[in-house]
Amino acid sequence: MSSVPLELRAVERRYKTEAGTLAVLKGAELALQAGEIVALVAPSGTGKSTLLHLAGLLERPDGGEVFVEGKAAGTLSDDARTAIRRNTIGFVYQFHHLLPEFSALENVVLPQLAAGVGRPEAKARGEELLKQFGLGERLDHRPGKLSGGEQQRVAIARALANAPKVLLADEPTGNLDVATAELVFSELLREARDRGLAALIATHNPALAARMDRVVTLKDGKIAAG
Ligand SMILES: Nc1ncnc2c1ncn2[C@@H]1O[C@H](COP(=O)(O)OP(=O)(O)OP(=O)(O)O)[C@@H](O)[C@H]1O
Repeated sequence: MSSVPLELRAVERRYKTEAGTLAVLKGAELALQAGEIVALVAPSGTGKSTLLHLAGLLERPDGGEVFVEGKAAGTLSDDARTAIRRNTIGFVYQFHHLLPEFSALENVVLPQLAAGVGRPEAKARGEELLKQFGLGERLDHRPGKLSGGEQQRVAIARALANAPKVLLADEPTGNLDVATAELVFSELLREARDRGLAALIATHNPALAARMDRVVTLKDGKIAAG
């Protein structure tokens, strides 16, 4: 039986603030099956980004455990976590986070090189992905020369470059106008579905959330049905 792509068990996260300790996550539980696209809709400040960062192994929880493809990540070294993140998880942020001094193509090639893919193969795959997103004529453009929608498409292509099993997105179209957001979101959804990814996508947009398979929210530091 294949393992669950992503699972959070009793995950806790606390931040130290000047006012004391802020408990943001207090036992969050979530399992994403392959091919399941889940919307995370919750008010600002409830911990959506925190949850996504923990799920993406960018940070470590203060309690509980994150499992990626059935493997507990908590006891792994930073290097081992980086390898999982690189090979298994794709991350899309609200602001593209592309490297400004590199072309669109290089931004999609670099994570593949880091994962050990040879340059010719990485380049071919990068071109194919960017063409899929309608950016075949924009391969050599730097991010600053691209529109907001184009930048986000490159960011999505980059997230998919290493053929992840899990896609995590934090307000991936939150920075775009309504029409562009709709287009880019549709492409993101199509790619996630075509690839059978397990996806967790934070959004403030109820119409976009309704197009996913299931909606969850954060209530008092725990995941609840949305
Ligand atoms: N590094 C940190 N240090 C201290 N407090 C933090 C830190 N990161 C987040 N917080 C606090 O934790 C809470 C949750 O933040 P988080 O960014 O996860 O919320 P969010 O639901 O993603 O919000 P938004 O929708 O506004 O992006 C907030 O009160 C925030 O101020």
